[in-house]
Amino acid sequence: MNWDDTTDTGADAERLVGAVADREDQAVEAALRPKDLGEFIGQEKVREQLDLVLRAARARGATADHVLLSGAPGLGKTTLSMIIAAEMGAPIRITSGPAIQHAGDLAAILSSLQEGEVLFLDEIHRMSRPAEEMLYMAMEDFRVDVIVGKGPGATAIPLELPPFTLVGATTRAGLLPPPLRDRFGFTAHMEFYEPRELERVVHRSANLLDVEIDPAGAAEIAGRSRGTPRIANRLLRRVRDYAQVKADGQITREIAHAALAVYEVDERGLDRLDRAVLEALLKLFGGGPVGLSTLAVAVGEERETVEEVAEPFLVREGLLARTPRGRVATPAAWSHLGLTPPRGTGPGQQDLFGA
Ligand SMILES: Nc1ncnc2c1ncn2[C@@H]1O[C@H](COP(=O)(O)OP(=O)(O)OP(=O)(O)O)[C@@H](O)[C@H]1O
Repeated sequence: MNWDDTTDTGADAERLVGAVADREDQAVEAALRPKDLGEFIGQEKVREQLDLVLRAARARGATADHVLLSGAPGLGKTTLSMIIAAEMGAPIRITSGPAIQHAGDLAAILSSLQEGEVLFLDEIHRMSRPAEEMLYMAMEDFRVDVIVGKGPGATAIPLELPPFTLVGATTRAGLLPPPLRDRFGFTAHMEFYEPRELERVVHRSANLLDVEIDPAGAAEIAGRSRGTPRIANRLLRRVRDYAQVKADGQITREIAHAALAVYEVDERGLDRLDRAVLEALLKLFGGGPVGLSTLAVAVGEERETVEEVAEPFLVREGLLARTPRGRVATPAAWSHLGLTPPRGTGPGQQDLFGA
């Protein structure tokens, strides 16, 4: 289990600091998406490599190689796929793994693609097996076999496809079947963003939304955005609301600080749920080790919510460790909540405290 398991969890989508897009995000994100590689902030290596791949394809007058983008939700995979299409001067078709349950669904999409079109397949790891097998052939030979009829009388009719570029997106590249992974000419892993990069994201979005923000205000929002542009943009919108209602609309450090205190997002981007888990672990169980089920009961949440929604970020931040004996708070967790660890740490904590 790691950070990317938040993808399928409904509870995450309801949080202000959840990385999965909610309805409001979907409505406003189109306006905030960078349109070309030059506008795309951060991910230097991915940008540089992709730039080469696309330039070379353009110079050859060829369709770009298939591209696999992996990384957590909200890091810009959809945005990059649109940029790939724009840079190639090609149209884009957007669909997702869960929307393609039958091979026939995929055949219908593939057979209607134009030459050079970009097909963006989000959550490619969630496609059905028969569709996946059809995709292998389509990616490699630009051909699919459409099965007509059933049982012994079924026949395969080959269908030629125009060359196209598949851009697959996944939160779990490691779990893709190797035959699928191997058919991508270029694979890019997207990392979480540095606070400095997120500051640029916040400034850029504030500009597009016509919101005045000073550098300290942008830094305050960036630092709480959990390395994720989508969260940075969402926090910016909430802080903007606060600035409009409680002040003159301009975002400063004080305004951002006060607004995010109202929304219970702390300096490190932890929300109420994250802090409840840490507090229970520290105050009720002396920092652990404690079993997941016990911890979940203590915070009044489902086991899955604690494990899949709260823990991945706490682990990534180095505040909580999952050990064979149970969950353990790190020294950083004690200092983050302003508490002092008890003398003589528990057996599961010895490594973490260097005891
Ligand atoms: N590098 C970036 N520079 C500026 N803005 C960005 C960048 N990456 C993402 N964003 C912004 O973050 C928002 C979310 O990005 P996007 O939808 O591309 O993420 P995603 O990885 O496809 O998420 P999901 O996996 O949930 O589909 C977009 O509105 C976009 O404006």
